[in-house]
Amino acid sequence: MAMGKVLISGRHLTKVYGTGNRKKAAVDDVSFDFHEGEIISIVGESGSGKTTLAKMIMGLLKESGGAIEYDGKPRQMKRYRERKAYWKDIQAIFQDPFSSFNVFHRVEKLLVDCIKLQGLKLNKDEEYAKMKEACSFVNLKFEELYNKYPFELSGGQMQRLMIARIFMLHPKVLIADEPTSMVDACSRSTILDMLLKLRDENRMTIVFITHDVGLAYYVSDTICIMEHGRIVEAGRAEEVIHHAEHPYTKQLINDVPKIHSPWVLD
Ligand SMILES: Nc1ncnc2c1ncn2[C@@H]1O[C@H](COP(=O)(O)OP(=O)(O)OP(=O)(O)O)[C@@H](O)[C@H]1O
Repeated sequence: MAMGKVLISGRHLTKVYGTGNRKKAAVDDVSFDFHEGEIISIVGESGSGKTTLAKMIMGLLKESGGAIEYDGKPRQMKRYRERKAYWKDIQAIFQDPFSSFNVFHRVEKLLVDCIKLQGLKLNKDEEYAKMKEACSFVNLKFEELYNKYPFELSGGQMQRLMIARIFMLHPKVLIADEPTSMVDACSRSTILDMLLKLRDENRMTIVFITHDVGLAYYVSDTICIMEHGRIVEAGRAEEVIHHAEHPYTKQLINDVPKIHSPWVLD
């Protein structure tokens, strides 16, 4: 898949938590260029700084140092109007889909809210058609979800519903923070395939955050390996996996012994 222009870039991004001798750089001098229609995986162990970096890109955490450019211009987040415009273009899905939804709202309200967020004025039939289309994008039957509350759905259905919302909202950038952590292996590959579809059909830029280098290899164009707040290795997924240079990358790959070879059952 051909990538487009650089959409979002970070230069020397740093985030320091705490003060005095409890100061700790959770993200330490990180730079990147993410392109239109590119899936980038940020891979690292727990505590390596992935979520902190994601939150800075989202604009939910203020960077201690460095800068972010969006669409060729310095990102502006001071005014409400600027934040609103940025968050129209950049959306996130998180590990626990149940924490992202209002449990007192039925599924159709969650989807209608996406239509409202886009400022579309649709009649009931058009709304219904749009919700149906979004559900079928993620292989869900809207009729089966209608009138249901989030707690009546399985973890896998909820994860897919989150992706249906992304399909409706059409952001330019999606930050997916461990979006498959709550589902079984089968639903996991379905969700990864949906991310690939969002990239291919909508030219979305997707930042996929994971501790699993195998998943990253499956889904990414580009892999960035993070250790102790720094990107220690980055490049085309093939290159990083098959010609890893940094010892930490090699260690992560060795923890997935079957990544290079076909599975053989004893
Ligand atoms: N609000 C905070 N205050 C202080 N320290 C924090 C805060 N949030 C994160 N940290 C620390 O920053 C470091 C990076 O955390 P972060 O959540 O970004 O890592 P991560 O790679 O996303 O981990 P995980 O995979 O477990 O989510 C960790 O050492 C963490 O303890």
